[in-house]
Amino acid sequence: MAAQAMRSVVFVTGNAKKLEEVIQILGDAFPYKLVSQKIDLPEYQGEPDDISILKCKEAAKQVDGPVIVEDTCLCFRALGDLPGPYIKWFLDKLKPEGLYKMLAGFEDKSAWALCTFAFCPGKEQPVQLFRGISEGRIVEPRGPRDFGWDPCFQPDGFDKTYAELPKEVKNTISHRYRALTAMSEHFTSQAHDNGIPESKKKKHDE
Ligand SMILES: O=c1nc[nH]c2c1ncn2[C@H]1C[C@H](O)[C@@H](COP(=O)(O)OP(=O)(O)OP(=O)(O)O)O1
Ligand SMILES: [Mg+2]
Repeated sequence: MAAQAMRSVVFVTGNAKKLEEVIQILGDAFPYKLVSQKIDLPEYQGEPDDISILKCKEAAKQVDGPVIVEDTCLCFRALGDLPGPYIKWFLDKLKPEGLYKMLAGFEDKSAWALCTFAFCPGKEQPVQLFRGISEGRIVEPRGPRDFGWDPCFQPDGFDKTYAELPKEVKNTISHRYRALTAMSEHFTSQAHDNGIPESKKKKHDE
């Protein structure tokens, strides 16, 4: 476990706010040392899983070592789950106000945020995915503007938008929190497994 704890993995992202949340959420609960590297990876098209796999493989190629990447989608039910992975461009051009207005002609304002973390141990290696979803709805923007579409996403069970909620609250209910929990649990149990001597493992199987 101690040796595992020293192993490092590079989190590749061009988004400082994402990195900030990942560090806050993970705390000490991750058995690898997280090192960040700012690279603007290509914005691939397609289904979320395929995008995350392509993104992670490209990061592993560029870093030439173990990497983690993350891709976030915001899906509007009334629009057949679009913008989905293309939310970055919609947000860029329309801002949170425009995202809200996109649903003006629809009664259904429900939306869900999907976060996919992808891990790849190195160049040409397979990619593992960990997903987290938060359900909510698209509202007229409220709250600080420091992170993306946070002002127009109100998670179910709350009367505040992600932007209005204290960071500590967002970081215990968010799509990113859920995906990171899945990834942490996976690596923590793997680290424990690896701590079991091979001889004991074999005995256990017999
Ligand atoms: O919790 C969030 N709350 C509000 N906005 C968010 C959140 N998470 C991502 N976002 C924004 C950033 C980007 O406009 C788009 C996702 O695109 P996405 O490609 O995943 O992010 P990015 O290009 O900024 O960073 P990266 O270099 O890791 O790909 O939604
Ligand atoms: Mg991106």
